[in-house]
Amino acid sequence: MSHEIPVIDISPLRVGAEKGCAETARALGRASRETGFFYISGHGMSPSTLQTVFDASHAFFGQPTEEKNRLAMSRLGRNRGYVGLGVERLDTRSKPDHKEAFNISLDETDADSVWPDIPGWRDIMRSYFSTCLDLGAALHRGFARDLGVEEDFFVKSFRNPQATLRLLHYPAPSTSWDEDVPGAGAHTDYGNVTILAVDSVSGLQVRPRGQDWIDAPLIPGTFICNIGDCLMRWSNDVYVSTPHRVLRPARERYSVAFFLDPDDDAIVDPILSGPEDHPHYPPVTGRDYLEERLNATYGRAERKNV
Ligand SMILES: O=C(O)CCC(=O)C(=O)O
Ligand SMILES: [Fe+2]
Repeated sequence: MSHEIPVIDISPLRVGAEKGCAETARALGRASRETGFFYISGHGMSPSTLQTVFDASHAFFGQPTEEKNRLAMSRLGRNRGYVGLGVERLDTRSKPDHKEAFNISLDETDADSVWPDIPGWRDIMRSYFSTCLDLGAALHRGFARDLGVEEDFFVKSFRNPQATLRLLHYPAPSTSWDEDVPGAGAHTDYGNVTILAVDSVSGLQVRPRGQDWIDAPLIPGTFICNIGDCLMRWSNDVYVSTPHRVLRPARERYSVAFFLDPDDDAIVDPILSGPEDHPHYPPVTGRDYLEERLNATYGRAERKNV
């Protein structure tokens, strides 16, 4: 069913080729309105660079639990650090997720103590993080064009974005992993856009509006991207943030998700499509919006189910 989720070459948006940009923006807009998911090619990242990121992820998760817990999210503070197996429950109606994760946010003031003690690790992740920021900026130039605002409309709201790079590890299936325990329960993402890299094991499923779950198979050389709730709100529900999940995978699985959310003080005020349109939501700051969603995920309030 890969035809449900299109592959879009985003190179024109990265290099600013005028003619290609218009076409690419239209393709991005179509996918963002229909399924809210699309694959991107032409992203400029070499397979060997991506492999370095996965190798570093293997090195982190391969450490003893005690070492991983040294950097536990509960110690490092909100939304960064290690989250162990079964701690998170993305779908509150199902069992906790059978995955472990490590969240990274890029903060120049970070002390050494928030990074794993693995040679080269920090530089690999920082470099990948900044490549993802550039890709996110290119995607936003396309969204802006498609939504009928200036191409640089989003720039002022992404000067210091609340972005998170999240390494994920789903252990090998075993007899102790019951089938009704998800890898990642059904959920929607909170931010504007997510850029996902998956190693060699598929497993992501997507539920487009009014349809049943479909597989999002791996397409070598691409990233899987999806619209999050914040951009759905910002686009006044023109774009769709689509539920997705990871079931128990066939084999051990690694993925790396980059979540791009606007600046703390960005004003997320719905973009109207014309004089007749009316906003579905009041304006909210990026900080208030993300905080509300994270509080819900980590049990500080009830989160929205899908
Ligand atoms: O690991 C995956 O393929 C998806 C993970 C995901 O959807 C998430 O962390 O929000
Ligand atoms: Fe997700």
